[in-house]
Amino acid sequence: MKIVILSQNPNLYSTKRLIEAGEKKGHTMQVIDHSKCDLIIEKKKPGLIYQGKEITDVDGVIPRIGASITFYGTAVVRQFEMMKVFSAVESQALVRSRDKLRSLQILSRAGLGLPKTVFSNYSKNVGAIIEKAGGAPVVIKLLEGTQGLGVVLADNQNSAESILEAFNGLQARVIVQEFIKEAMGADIRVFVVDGVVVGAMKRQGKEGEFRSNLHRGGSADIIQLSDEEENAALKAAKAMGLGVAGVDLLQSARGPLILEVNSSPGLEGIEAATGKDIAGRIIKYIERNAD
Ligand SMILES: Nc1ncnc2c1ncn2[C@@H]1O[C@H](COP(=O)(O)OP(=O)(O)OP(=O)(O)O)[C@@H](O)[C@H]1O
Ligand SMILES: [Mg+2]
Ligand SMILES: [Mg+2]
Repeated sequence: MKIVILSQNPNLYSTKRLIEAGEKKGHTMQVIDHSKCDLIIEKKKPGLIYQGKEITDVDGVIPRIGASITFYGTAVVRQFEMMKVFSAVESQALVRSRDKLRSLQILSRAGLGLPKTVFSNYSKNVGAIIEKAGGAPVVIKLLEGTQGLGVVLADNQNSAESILEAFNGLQARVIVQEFIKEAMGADIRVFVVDGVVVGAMKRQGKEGEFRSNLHRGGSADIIQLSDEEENAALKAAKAMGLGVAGVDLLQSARGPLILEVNSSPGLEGIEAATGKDIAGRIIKYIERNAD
């Protein structure tokens, strides 16, 4: 099979592992930088040009689209879909997953546990917004943040109000969320491929840090999920329509709460923590669907 990886950097761990896993199974792997593709749209003849050549006869595509290039990246994925190429992540699901607010609305409709969250259109009445989220301490998050940047813990009502006012003044869109204290600075990343959990790790923030992101200095260990956690993660991936998903959840007193569902989850942390060949599972998913 010919499998394309959409990635802006062939030297990233995830990209390299996918190439390796695909080649090991005898596939032809090609890395295409989606930011450098031209799309040709005409009646019933969608085409794609990369480095001056028309890309044809592709069987499957694995999108690894960075958050800063969601618009163009998803257009490229959509073009492959129009060319009848199977994508490990559907373009629609990718767009959906990039909007924290829309994602929470979808997860809520699916009946999943979530930290109580409030979103408002730069409301002047910041006190009331914080109250609606259950009162301080609250977590305030930039809608378009990633890797834990733009996620702030406000300990008390006063600081919560001034943080919210500051973001509002900058016209930065944020959500205000109930702080889940029992999580104790840890979260769980569940890697789902094709409706099956293929790996799970617990990430613990460094000393004195409530954010568990590995990019913020957190550490990861393999974890055995409870049935409830496993079911929540599978349901979340399904509700988002993602064939490949990194579901983040918090362990709370009222059970697992979904934080977010990532559509280009990194492979390095999860393969290191679990010792599993997760890249190989993604290739298998393509094989099963591409013909
Ligand atoms: N409501 C909350 N209660 C307790 N801890 C939280 C809460 N929200 C976030 N955290 C902690 O902060 C971390 C970062 O939050 P979140 O995942 O929402 O941000 P992000 O910037 O989108 O990160 P990512 O890189 O995973 O996309 C979480 O992994 C979790 O450890
Ligand atoms: Mg995120
Ligand atoms: Mg996260």
